[in-house]
Amino acid sequence: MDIRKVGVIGAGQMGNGIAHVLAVAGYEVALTDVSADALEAARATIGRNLDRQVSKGALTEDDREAALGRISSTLDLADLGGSDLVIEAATEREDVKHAIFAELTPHLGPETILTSNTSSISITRLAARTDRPEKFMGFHFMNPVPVMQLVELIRGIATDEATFTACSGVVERLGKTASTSEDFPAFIVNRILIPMINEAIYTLYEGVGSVASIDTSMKLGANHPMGPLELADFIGLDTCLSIMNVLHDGLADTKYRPCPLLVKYVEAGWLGRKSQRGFYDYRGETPVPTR
Ligand SMILES: CC(=O)CC(=O)SCCNC(=O)CCNC(=O)[C@H](O)C(C)(C)COP(=O)(O)OP(=O)(O)OC[C@H]1O[C@@H](n2cnc3c(N)ncnc32)[C@H](O)[C@@H]1OP(=O)(O)O
Ligand SMILES: NC(=O)C1=CN([C@@H]2O[C@H](COP(=O)(O)OP(=O)(O)OC[C@H]3O[C@@H](n4cnc5c(N)ncnc54)[C@H](OP(=O)(O)O)[C@@H]3O)[C@@H](O)[C@H]2O)C=CC1
Repeated sequence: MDIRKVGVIGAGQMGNGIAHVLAVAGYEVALTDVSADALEAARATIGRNLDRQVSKGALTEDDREAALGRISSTLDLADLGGSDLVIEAATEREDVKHAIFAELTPHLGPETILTSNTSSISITRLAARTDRPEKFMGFHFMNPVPVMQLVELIRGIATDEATFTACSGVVERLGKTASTSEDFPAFIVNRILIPMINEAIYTLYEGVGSVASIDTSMKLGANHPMGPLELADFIGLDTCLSIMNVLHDGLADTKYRPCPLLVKYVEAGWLGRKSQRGFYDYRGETPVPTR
């Protein structure tokens, strides 16, 4: 299938990155969100990240303008009706995703491929509630999207080969590398990464180390580019908690129980960088540990 127009749902940190890389690769992108402010902020972020690429010589000023020109913004899901492919990147809540697909699918042509950027939720379960389980799959980008090389591709039980081939072709055109995961909770990257982050939060909760000592230990002792608590703030603590809950519910093993301290931060609304506070406070010039 020839994919030219792509709809992206959710203009948060993942949605704006996905729109960015698609537009640079020449796709026409319609970006949608429930909030006009989120759409405006996404456009500004995309502009800034394109500027970075221009200043590094990775893109020309003309490429930047052309990419921005390929991205339209809308508050109306119906405007995604002409898409060949839709990538849903809204909040990591299953009820939100089901509601989006229920509202969207009546506007789509029968051939449109529907995908989710979910970090953890069952692709088979999401697909089963749509009118096109065979044309549905997981299309999981990593954060920050313009920088990270990997895309996980996840087939649901009903996904057909044409859908998988079309999505693999998009990954290739983006210049990224696909890995294939079976449809089990949190797939591959997050099955390994998020329990490691949760363990770092337990290490903090039990007083084994401070925020600074845990992050320094993993950066300098294991050569991770970010410490696990810095990375948790970067991903979003709400998203980390949702993923742990999916692992805990889906695999029924106490080793996946979310750390109570993670729950407390989310209940406080301290969601990490996106809310200016998490394991670090980002409101000043430099991030300050909150414990
Ligand atoms: C939760 C899920 O479902 C799955 C996930 O995504 S889990 C999260 C996965 N992501 C990670 O683990 C990220 C770990 N962190 C890193 O790899 C690095 O810290 C980082 C790439 C984010 C930043 O790297 P850094 O060396 O500290 O910063 P910096 O030197 O400023 O940036 C490196 C490059 O990325 C670019 N960059 C950084 N952030 C960017 C962004 N948000 N958008 C676009 N470009 C960006 C920079 O311009 C720079 O480009 P060049 O190499 O061309 O110079
Ligand atoms: N953060 C990460 O590192 C990664 C996240 N993901 C996945 O990507 C998805 C998005 O995550 P992320 O970008 O971090 O989250 P964000 O919180 O940054 O963005 C989510 C966006 O979706 C919007 N939204 C909520 N409900 C709807 C709706 N019904 N229709 C359209 N938009 C809606 C939110 O609006 P509002 O704020 O107004 O609610 C917000 O702008 C999740 O499924 C997450 O698991 C995948 C890879 C990495």
